[in-house]
Amino acid sequence: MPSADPSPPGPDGLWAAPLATGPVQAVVTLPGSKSLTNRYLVLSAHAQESSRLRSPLRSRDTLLMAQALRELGCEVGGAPDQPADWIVTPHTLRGGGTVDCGLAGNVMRFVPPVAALAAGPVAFIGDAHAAARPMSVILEALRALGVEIHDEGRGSLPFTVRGRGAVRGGAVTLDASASSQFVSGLLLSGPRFEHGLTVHHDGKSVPSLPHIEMTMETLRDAGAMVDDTTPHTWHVEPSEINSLDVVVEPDLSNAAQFLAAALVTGGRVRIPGWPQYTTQGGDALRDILDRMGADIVLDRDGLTITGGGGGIHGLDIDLHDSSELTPVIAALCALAERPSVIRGVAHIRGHETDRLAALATELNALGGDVRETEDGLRIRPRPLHGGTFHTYADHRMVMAAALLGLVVPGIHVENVATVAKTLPTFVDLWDGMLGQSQAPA
Ligand SMILES: O=C(O)C1=C[C@@H](OP(=O)(O)O)[C@@H](O)[C@H](O)C1
Ligand SMILES: C=C(OP(=O)(O)O)C(=O)O
Repeated sequence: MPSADPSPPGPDGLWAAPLATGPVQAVVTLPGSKSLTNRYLVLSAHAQESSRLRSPLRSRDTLLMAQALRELGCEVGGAPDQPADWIVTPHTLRGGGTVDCGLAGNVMRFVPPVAALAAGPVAFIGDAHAAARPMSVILEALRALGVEIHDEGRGSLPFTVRGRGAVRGGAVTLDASASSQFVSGLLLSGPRFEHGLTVHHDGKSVPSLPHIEMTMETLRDAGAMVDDTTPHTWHVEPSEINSLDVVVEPDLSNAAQFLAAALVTGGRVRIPGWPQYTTQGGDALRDILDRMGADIVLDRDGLTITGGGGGIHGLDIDLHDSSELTPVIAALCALAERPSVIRGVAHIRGHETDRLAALATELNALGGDVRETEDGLRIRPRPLHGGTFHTYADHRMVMAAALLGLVVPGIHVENVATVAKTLPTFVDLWDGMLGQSQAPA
């Protein structure tokens, strides 16, 4: 059975990914969705009265969002009767502050349109690598909607939004092929623009479309009138935003490595609270893992995945709609019985790091045979060996490495703490999963 010893990083800062010595059998309860928590936070900042977010995710990306909104004058704090919940109390948006985006795509794309509604300048800064993430499209779109932005021609972080307390809004055409978050970020503040907002996409196809559906649905839930019946076009009427009282769904993208652990070890993993209906792109895991050979059951107890039987199937898959799953799926493909192709994810070169380059480099360093293509990866399974797995400040590289470590001895993960971007409790959950597997039946 797998070692249940807790596995903190060693003195060298490397985390020894625990090896599974038997099938994983576990129930893993996951914290809330990053994408939903951050949308609810932004909408709550635009509401007339206080909102309550039940079971929000508290991770680096959502704490940065909460702090960004505080900087703009909102109150965000634990509920007196249930400190795990967040109460968000909106106030007139104010400038004068600085928003630290860290490396959070949500913060750098969702908050500038909020800041544009504040009176006064708001400075946006971020981690060193944040400046490499695409931003110019949304900055140009905001300018076209009447917002003054100073970026010294960089088109990236750092920049300053000089809000005037109101935004004209109207129609804007942009190319969202580098990130769906350009569309979501504008739409989330669109109801507060004087003329509302119509965003028309003109370019190669938009990635991560379920995330735009999530944006439209959360706007609808907050009482906004939205319309997406015209292809590549999203419209939101000017309106007030209702306060929210919402339970945040578990983060389904963060489920990837736990579910994949069942497939890799021939075990069984259940995630309670898996929604029957959701706009989260991570729900695609049900189909992906089914195609890779898992047995999947979704019922009122949650989602249960059983591996075993026929091993791990290689596959040819387009992850355009659920691109944040790529690192963990790539690791799984490296452990499969036949080669795989991952397509449709050229834009993840602009995620936390160039994920295609990072995955190819790190998997090949362990003896893998991975080739970057223009829009994805070709992965030929080969016996892997241990080594240091570099993570490039990318939480999902940690998750991918942990999965490999279940069956490849000697994987040492650099900067495991970076996983706190979306799942600060990752190591405890991972150890807990292996610990449950050890418990007598
Ligand atoms: O709107 C969101 O919350 C997100 C949209 C997606 O971004 P991209 O469209 O840039 O892939 C996704 O990958 C990211 O993790 C979260
Ligand atoms: C791409 C991701 O994050 P971000 O919201 O920073 O874009 C991710 O979580 O995989």
